[in-house]
Amino acid sequence: MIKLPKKDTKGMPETIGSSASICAAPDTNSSSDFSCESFEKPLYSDIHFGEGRFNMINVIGRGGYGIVVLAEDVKTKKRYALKIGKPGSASRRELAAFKLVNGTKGVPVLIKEWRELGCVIMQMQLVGMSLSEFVKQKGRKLTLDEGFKLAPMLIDLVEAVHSKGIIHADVKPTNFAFGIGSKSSKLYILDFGLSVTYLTSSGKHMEETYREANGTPYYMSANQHMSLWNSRRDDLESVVFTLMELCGIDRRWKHMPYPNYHADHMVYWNAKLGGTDGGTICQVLQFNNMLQMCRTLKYKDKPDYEGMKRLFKMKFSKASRNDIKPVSSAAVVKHSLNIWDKNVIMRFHKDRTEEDKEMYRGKKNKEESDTD
Ligand SMILES: Nc1ncnc2c1ncn2[C@@H]1O[C@H](COP(=O)(O)OP(=O)(O)OP(=O)(O)O)[C@@H](O)[C@H]1O
Repeated sequence: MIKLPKKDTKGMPETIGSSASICAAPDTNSSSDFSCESFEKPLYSDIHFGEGRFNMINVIGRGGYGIVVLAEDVKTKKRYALKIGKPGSASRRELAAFKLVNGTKGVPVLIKEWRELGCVIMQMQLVGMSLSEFVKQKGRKLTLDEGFKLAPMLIDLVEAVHSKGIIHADVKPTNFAFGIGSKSSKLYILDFGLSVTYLTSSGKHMEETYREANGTPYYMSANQHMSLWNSRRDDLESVVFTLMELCGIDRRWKHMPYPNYHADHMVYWNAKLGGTDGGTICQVLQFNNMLQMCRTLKYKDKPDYEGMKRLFKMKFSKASRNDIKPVSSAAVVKHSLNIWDKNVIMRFHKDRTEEDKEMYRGKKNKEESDTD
């Protein structure tokens, strides 16, 4: 199954695959045609967000697995991001991955997590503008010099995640974001919703195995289209595709239809290998070299992160010494969707699974019988 709840971010690629997985097979139970009409009262009113500890300010992100809201602690007035994951195993697995990488440099701090009505709520350090929003704000794609400055930062972040035994598995421009305030030139890596481990319980590298094609098609490595369980090389291949997108370098699969079936993935796979004409993927030497470095790696090989970063060490021309950082540190306000209203939560709950519905009903019945 390669179906997803649709995102309403027009023109943005969608994540495919049904769930995150830390070590188990992907979940196939994450979407349903459940309608909120069957609830006796709208569920948004049931979520208390930490028993009133927070004031909700805005929805700042919406993805396949839930919504992210900007919230203010009523006592301290500090602002946080609360990720509210749809009930189900995907959110639990995301949380498990997040806990493993928590405290790693470049990962927003996970402050607290709790559950309400089966939803996993994660209170995180607030970050700002994502790389794709950054490019939009500039009004142009990055220059190659800018891309080369950014590359080592992305490689460092991916390496930091790998150092915790985790493959990110969904590396793309929207999953990197700048910090806010004094941290506005610092880059963070977000969203462990599809993350998997590459280590066994004894700390050894897993053997090569297969899983459902998982990730965001434009940025997936060629191997991911072949349903090979991700390893470190795949995240780095996605870094190359991320950089190509940010620098406006055309990719031959950019206009291909969204892949739904194995055969579609084969078409992507072929394009990502260079196509039948044997053409190179990218004319920019540095990006092409990094791609080749990824592709010469065997499944279990540790990537040469330093060697990859060295590809981008070069003198930058004075004219393009624009810092790789947002012009406004109030970025987070800019990227708010400004749609924090009951409809957002209603839509969110529409996606609840039959299992969740049952769980909710069970809980309600129990509460009712307790009060009898
Ligand atoms: N800590 C944070 N601070 C500020 N904004 C955040 C934070 N975490 C996530 N976001 C915003 O919310 C968006 C969605 O978050 P995230 O990618 O974690 O959700 P998702 O449901 O897994 O999304 P997708 O389906 O796109 O993978 C991000 O693109 C980002 O804009």
